[in-house]
Amino acid sequence: MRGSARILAGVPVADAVLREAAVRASRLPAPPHLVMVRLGEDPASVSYVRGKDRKAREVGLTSTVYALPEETSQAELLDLIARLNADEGVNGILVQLPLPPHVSEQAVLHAVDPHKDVDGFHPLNVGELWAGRPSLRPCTPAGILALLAHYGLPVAGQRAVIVGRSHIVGRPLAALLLNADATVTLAHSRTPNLTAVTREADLLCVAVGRPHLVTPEMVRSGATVIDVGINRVKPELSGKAYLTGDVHPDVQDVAGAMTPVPGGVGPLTIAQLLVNTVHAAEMQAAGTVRR
Ligand SMILES: Nc1nc2c(c(=O)[nH]1)N[C@@H](CN(C=O)c1ccc(C(=O)N[C@@H](CCC(=O)O)C(=O)O)cc1)CN2
Repeated sequence: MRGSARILAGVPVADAVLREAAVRASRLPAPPHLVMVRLGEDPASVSYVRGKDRKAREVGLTSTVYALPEETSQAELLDLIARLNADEGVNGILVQLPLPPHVSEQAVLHAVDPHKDVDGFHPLNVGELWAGRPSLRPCTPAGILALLAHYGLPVAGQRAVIVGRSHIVGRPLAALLLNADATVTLAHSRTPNLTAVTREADLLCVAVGRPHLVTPEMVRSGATVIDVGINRVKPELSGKAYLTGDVHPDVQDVAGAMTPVPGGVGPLTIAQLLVNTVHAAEMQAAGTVRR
């Protein structure tokens, strides 16, 4: 058997998070209603939205998916979002990313009512997050915090290094870890001597989208390693495509704990989305936000 790292499996954590979401949803006057919009037929997006829809129904939410043609114009999409914002029967809105190039991601994400923004991507929620105030939090970073808490891994006082500065993972994860009292470094493709930086980490989170970017010599012995990469690799000559992370499997020989790919952070992304939807519905039912 390879390595000595403790394997941080995501599925049991996601199941626990989903059970709690189901209990909270059942206490509301009506099942929270999540609406997801996707454009085009990108196979990964189709599969992620299908997974979110299935899990939403399993935990007792109402879920509606708008699967729109890739050619849908930005104006048509903004018009749909405006209608969903105004619909009191809709608690959460998610637009699956990436969007086709003719649609501005910024225009679309800014159009979602921040109180229904279950992805936590609206600038108001981003600002609240960086200010350390309560907000709807991006799903993958919030899922990582849930995973660390579940396994009793410390965050406060830890030296955390994040590799990757995306708006979906790296940046919001930096804010969440900072809010949880970690000392945070956000590294990226222009960081000189990346190895020297990653070796500083007690907690190393990698979200770049490059298979096996992080190798054993880049990791301090005993560090906790969170692999957010989901890379579909097709062997050149033959064989089936498979999923692999941004972290080389040999890192298990060095790390103290490590998430697998698949079955690590991914399932938490979906679970956290449903928690956010329940949370949005709770706030709306309590009248703490305008409808
Ligand atoms: N609007 C959003 N778009 C995207 C987000 C997001 O949070 N909001 N994140 C990613 C994709 N994503 C969710 O949408 C996502 C990624 C991975 C998984 C997951 O469960 N992965 C599994 C492997 C699944 C597979 O076989 O491909 C795992 O890691 O075990 C769920 C959701 C980009 N877009």
